[in-house]
Amino acid sequence: MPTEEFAPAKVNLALHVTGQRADGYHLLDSLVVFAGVGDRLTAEPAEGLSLDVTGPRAEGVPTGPENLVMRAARLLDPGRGARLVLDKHLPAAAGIGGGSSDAAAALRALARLWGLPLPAAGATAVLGADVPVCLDPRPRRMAGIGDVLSEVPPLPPAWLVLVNPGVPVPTPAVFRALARKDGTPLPPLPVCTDAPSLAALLRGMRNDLEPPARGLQPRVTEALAALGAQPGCLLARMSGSGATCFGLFAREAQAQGAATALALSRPGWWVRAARMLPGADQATRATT
Ligand SMILES: C[C@](O)(CO)[C@H](O)COP(=O)(O)OP(=O)(O)OC[C@H]1O[C@@H](n2ccc(N)nc2=O)[C@H](O)[C@@H]1O
Ligand SMILES: Nc1ncnc2c1ncn2[C@@H]1O[C@H](COP(=O)(O)OP(=O)(O)OP(=O)(O)O)[C@@H](O)[C@H]1O
Repeated sequence: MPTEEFAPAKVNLALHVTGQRADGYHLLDSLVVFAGVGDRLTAEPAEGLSLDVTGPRAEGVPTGPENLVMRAARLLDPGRGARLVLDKHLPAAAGIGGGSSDAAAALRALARLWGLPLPAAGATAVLGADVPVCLDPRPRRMAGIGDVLSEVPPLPPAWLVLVNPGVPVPTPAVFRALARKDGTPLPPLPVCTDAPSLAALLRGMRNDLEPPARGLQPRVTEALAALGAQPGCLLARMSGSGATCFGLFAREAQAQGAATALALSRPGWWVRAARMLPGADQATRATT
């Protein structure tokens, strides 16, 4: 029986850089959520380990042992086989954790297929700093280099419009261009009952990687301006190290309207409206 896992886009609603370790990695304090748009990973029993990459964003994604899905499989069990198919819908090197979310989905799918326990989140950081938070995709506060996770108060229902202006921004280059590495941590996170109060809270936070990314790639500034000009957009900000930016919306109709308008006016851009995925506790409440 094949097993399938959804690999949702990761969105950093806020990302403060609070320090730098001796090995060069940066210390972060970030509010991370996931969006209802992503890749799909299927795994079925097979003798050897193989990977096919399909889908609208497959071009340029490595298919060999360097793909994070293959590296995740080898981390879980260096000896076992499976036939893996990765259906790519997220742009790569885009600040929305595409490869990391794929790796986490592979760990979930293969743990089930092979009857193994999931590794501890911290142990998966060797695959990438975003993999631990993607292992159990729900709203989290992410600290350390990405390996220290904590719970956040319930977030309100909200919609995200994700916009990638079609230019890859390499994460190391953005960190290198960062002027100050001693930012303040996130303030305490209170309960927000609606999207406008979440936007107000986020306005008191920042993405410290946004200024260096804008310096390296002016299209980020263009994407932020285009999002911010959409009716109903409560906040526009860059995710991760860019270049994908998100707009926060209270209602689906506004988000869908903004996505349609942006896709029409910028045909080369990747634009998607998606629900901000709730935490497990909220999802349970919503279905009962
Ligand atoms: C910026 C974020 O997207 C925020 O969620 C992540 O921290 C990046 O996660 P990622 O893409 O999985 O990152 P990795 O593949 O582990 O690292 C890529 C490069 O980014 C830099 N890097 C990454 C994470 C971190 N905490 N400090 C860093 O300085 C390092 O130069 C590293 O070589
Ligand atoms: N499954 C995968 N999907 C996409 N890229 C992959 C994958 N595996 C390895 N890569 C390589 O990783 C690089 C980074 O891609 P990824 O989509 O993880 O972006 P990212 O911007 O680093 O994400 P973030 O910084 O938000 O974690 C790509 O340029 C690609 O060569």
